[in-house]
Amino acid sequence: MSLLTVEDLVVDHRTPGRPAVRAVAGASLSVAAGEVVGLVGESGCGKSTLARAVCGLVPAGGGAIRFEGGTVTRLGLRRRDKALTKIQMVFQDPYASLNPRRRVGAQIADGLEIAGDRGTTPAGMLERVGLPGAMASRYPHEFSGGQRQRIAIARALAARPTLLIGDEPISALDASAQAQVATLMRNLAVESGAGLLFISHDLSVVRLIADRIAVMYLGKIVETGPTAEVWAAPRHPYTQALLRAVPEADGLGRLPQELAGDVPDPADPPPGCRFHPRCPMAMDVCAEKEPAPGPVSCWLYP
Ligand SMILES: Nc1ncnc2c1ncn2[C@@H]1O[C@H](COP(=O)(O)OP(=O)(O)OP(=O)(O)O)[C@@H](O)[C@H]1O
Repeated sequence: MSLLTVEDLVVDHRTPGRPAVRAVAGASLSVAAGEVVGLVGESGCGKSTLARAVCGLVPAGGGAIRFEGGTVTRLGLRRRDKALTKIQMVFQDPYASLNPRRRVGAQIADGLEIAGDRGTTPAGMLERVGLPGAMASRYPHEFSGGQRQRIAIARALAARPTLLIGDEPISALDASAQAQVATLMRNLAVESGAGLLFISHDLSVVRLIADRIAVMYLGKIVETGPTAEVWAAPRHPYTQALLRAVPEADGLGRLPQELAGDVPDPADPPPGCRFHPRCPMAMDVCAEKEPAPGPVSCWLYP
């Protein structure tokens, strides 16, 4: 059964004096318990906004977010806040999410308190993420970026979430720490039976840890499928282009091809298929009508 279902979600960012930016424009996605879904796409495609809406940090302007059988978007504030402690997020910048003035053990203890967990200690949680328990008395600045991200993961997991969301949790880390932290997140989420929505623009890491991939372009999910299938035979031209940009995706030493052009302004999206101005396979219909949503949302597969 699905743990999280996002249906036709719309999220607008409003800034006074400017046109609204529709960052999420009718996106659908699901995550099952114990499943790892990798959400990929270029910068500015709306991945963070989707994640923030799931956590209740930005309001949904349309569509529905269902979590553990309830519709989060329709709950009253208090019930929603309670439901949302079951969703924990790990952000890109661990500096921003950890309080620099509090010992890391105390911050992990906050998570344990949310879960009412008296049997686990902050030191025990640190050990689960591969750090010595004695480090609980230290402050965030005494750790490296990778270690801080492990602490953020420990704090998130301490709250016993059923859904863990990583919003670019590895982009600020050294290449050597990236795969380690991603794998750790995957293993701990799956061990505890939680679902993991892992947002990244690094497809090679997503390939390592995700059961399923969802590809987002300009506010919409354009392709979803099991990771191995999407990797071996990407169908949407956007997915194909993203994969061509991954170094040696085919193992043949081919040089990565950078994706040409930029993501258009979501305040003024192109008509028809949003990818058509950059698509090497665009046909007349692509500029006129939007393709239907589905496992692959593209006029090449009507
Ligand atoms: N608070 C905001 N106010 C106005 N526009 C915003 C706001 N946050 C995001 N946007 C715009 O919404 C669009 C989607 O941004 P979002 O951060 O969700 O994308 P993303 O795919 O997560 O990209 P990145 O990887 O760079 O974070 C972008 O055009 C962005 O400029």
